[in-house]
Parts: sequence; structure tokens; C-alpha cells
Amino acid sequence: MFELKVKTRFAGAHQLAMVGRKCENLHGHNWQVEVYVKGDQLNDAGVLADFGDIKRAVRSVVDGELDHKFLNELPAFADTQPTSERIAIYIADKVQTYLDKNVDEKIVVSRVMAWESDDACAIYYPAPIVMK
Ligand SMILES: Nc1nc2c(c(=O)[nH]1)N=C([C@H](O)[C@H](O)COP(=O)(O)OP(=O)(O)OP(=O)(O)O)CN2
Ligand SMILES: [Zn+2]
Repeated sequence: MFELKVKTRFAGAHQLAMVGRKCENLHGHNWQVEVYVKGDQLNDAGVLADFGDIKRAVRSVVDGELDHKFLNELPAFADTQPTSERIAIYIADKVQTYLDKNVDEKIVVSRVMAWESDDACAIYYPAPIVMK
């Protein structure tokens, strides 16, 4: 099994109820995002997948949908709170959809880390699935 990781970052604002009192106030973070993908087979070029393709997948979601947004207003968070955990889930699901459509269905998102500061991070492991 091989695992690749790409990193990116985005700025976003949110408001969280029931987490910590100060989090109820509108505030922002510069999230750092790390996305891991895994797979079994190297291609003829000797790579699991081109880092460029993985970066494009991650950036399409992070830059295209999250950067400089008030996250509570996004439809995905209409009925939930945009915590770092849920942001990690959101990124994992969207990146997987992009990879399935545009890159290779055999490349699976294995972990997403959403750092909301240098010292706090939520890590999401999508449900283990059988390699396609
Ligand atoms: N498990 C989670 N806990 C918290 C989340 C979260 O998404 N998942 N989010 C927050 C808030 O976003 C809050 O803005 C951050 O709170 P906190 O780390 O406590 O605050 P600071 O960044 O100011 O750090 P200090 O170490 O307290 O200075 C809270 N919890
Ligand atoms: Zn916050």
C-alpha cells in the first residue's frame, strides 16, 4: 500500500454553539489542510498518482468552496456546525468525488487533517473500504 499527502490552507470564518463560549462569537481561522490518499498499484511511471492531480483535487474543493467563506452559510453546514471535524469530512467526501470522476477510482482518500491553529487539529479517517 502507498500513501501520498498534499497540504494546502484556507481562511474561513465560523461561529460555533456549544463548543466553547468564545467560539459562539463570529471568528476566523487560517486552516491548514492535509489530505492523504492511498492505493496499491504504481502506474507505468512508478507513481501511485501524480501529486499535481491530487493537488488539483484538493484545491478545487478548498480554494473553490471554502476559502474566504463564512462557513456556516454553506449549504453543507445548514443543519450542522462547521467544526474542524466536519470540515475534514466535507473535504474528504468532495475530494473523493473529484478523484473518482477526474483521476482514478482506485485512489482512495484515507485521512484528512484540518488544523485550525498550529496546535489543534481534527483528523478524519473515511470508513475503510475495500480497494477498488
Ligand atoms: N473538537 C473541536 N473543538 C473545538 C473546535 C472544533 O472545531 N473541534 N473549534 C473550536 C473553535 O473553533 C475555537 O475558535 C478554537 O478554540 P480554542 O482552540 O480553544 O481557542 P484558541 O485558538 O484561542 O486557542 P487557545 O489555546 O485557547 O488560546 C473550539 N474547540
Ligand atoms: Zn473557531
